[in-house]
Amino acid sequence: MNPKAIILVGGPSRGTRFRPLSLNVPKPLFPVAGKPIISHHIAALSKVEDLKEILLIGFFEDSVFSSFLQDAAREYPNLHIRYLREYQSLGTAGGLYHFRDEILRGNPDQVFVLHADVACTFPLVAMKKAHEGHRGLCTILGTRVPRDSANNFGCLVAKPDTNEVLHYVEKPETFISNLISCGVYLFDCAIFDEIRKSLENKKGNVETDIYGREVFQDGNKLRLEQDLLRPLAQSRKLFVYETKDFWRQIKTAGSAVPVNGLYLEQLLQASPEKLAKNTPGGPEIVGAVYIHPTAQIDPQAKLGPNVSIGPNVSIGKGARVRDSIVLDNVDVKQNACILHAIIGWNSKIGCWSRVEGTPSAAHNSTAVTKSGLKIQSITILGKEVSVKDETIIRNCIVLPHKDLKSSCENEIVM
Ligand SMILES: Nc1nc2c(ncn2[C@@H]2O[C@H](COP(=O)(O)OP(=O)(O)O[C@H]3O[C@H](CO)[C@@H](O)[C@H](O)[C@@H]3O)[C@@H](O)[C@H]2O)c(=O)[nH]1
Repeated sequence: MNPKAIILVGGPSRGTRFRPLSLNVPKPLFPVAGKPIISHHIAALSKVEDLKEILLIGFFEDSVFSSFLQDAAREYPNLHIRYLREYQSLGTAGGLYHFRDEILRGNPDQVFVLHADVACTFPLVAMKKAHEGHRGLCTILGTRVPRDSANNFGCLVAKPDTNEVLHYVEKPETFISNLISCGVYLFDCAIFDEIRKSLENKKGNVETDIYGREVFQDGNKLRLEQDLLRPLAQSRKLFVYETKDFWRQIKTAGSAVPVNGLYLEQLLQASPEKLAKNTPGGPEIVGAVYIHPTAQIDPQAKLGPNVSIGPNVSIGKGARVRDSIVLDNVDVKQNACILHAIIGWNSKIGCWSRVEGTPSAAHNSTAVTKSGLKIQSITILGKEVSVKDETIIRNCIVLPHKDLKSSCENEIVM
């Protein structure tokens, strides 16, 4: 077996719900639990036997991933990781088809496809084992979600004894099943024949662009879900592998905080040496906390649980941080309190001030306002925001470069 992997990283226009943080970093590179979102995907892929190549496919500028790729090459010398750029958004299967020659180079027999905007334990080795035990062309990672949120996802109806998928419906209007697609797939390479068939079915919609490439008239997109998975289920070639571990989507900026907590908990179980510990004369650490080695934490500060502290951050005496991500070069002055928040790069949090949100709502929630009011959620400060001493910022989203001189609540500060 000689599998390859693809991570669908999307492109800049898709990061809008991730604002204001996506103004400064593309969503796939936003740090959770101390490393970029897609590093968690790569760490899981690195454990798949014989997997040597990972292709990131998206429509960001080439330069966006250059330094990430250099770091990844150092960390995983045995993996060949590259970025392939779509000339425009081609849809979730359009890039697979467009770059089929690159993907099939070296004759892989299987391809993992992972959405960049999901977080889970990526049980890829177990998925592969399950895949090799049936006659399907694709195994899809599935999970159970609450009934009222199921129709935000691709829904699956499967035979309980064989895991063969009988129906696949993308974001159905009425309830079909609470077993949903996690956006993680393993395909046999024969899938490219199915994509070809799917293209032929769309024949009337296919035309050739000025470079001789096939494009589709309906928004120039080939959709993995509707154009491929649905027919695969109809022809009984789709199977599901259900995970009982955690799974989350990362759509809004606020969703990064619970995801940070889940990855930190995982790290606490698997590699506690990578996390902060209580030491004599050191700050008080509660639960899973990641502190970058260059950060300066006052011994009288208290951090955790669910906290990630980025490079060159300074946390002052008596400060309290929990359920939060503090990004690079932030200066937190003494006795400040940060709860359920993301603090953007180079921000300054004054003495005795509070920056706080509320725990993120259901994991499928992507709305920021309801009836014109800001929904209770994580507070987010964009890059270079300054919060004056003794100020309270509660349940707000603050755009970059703002100087907050008085308290605010339930606002989007533009
Ligand atoms: N390269 C590339 N990537 C894309 C494109 N469009 C989307 N993506 C990437 O594909 C993933 C899916 O994005 P969406 O199209 O926004 O779909 P969704 O609403 O998240 O729903 C999908 O994922 C759910 C699981 O998170 C599934 O449940 C659902 O069925 C569906 O597959 C994301 O990682 C996104 O960056 C594209 O044109 N090109």
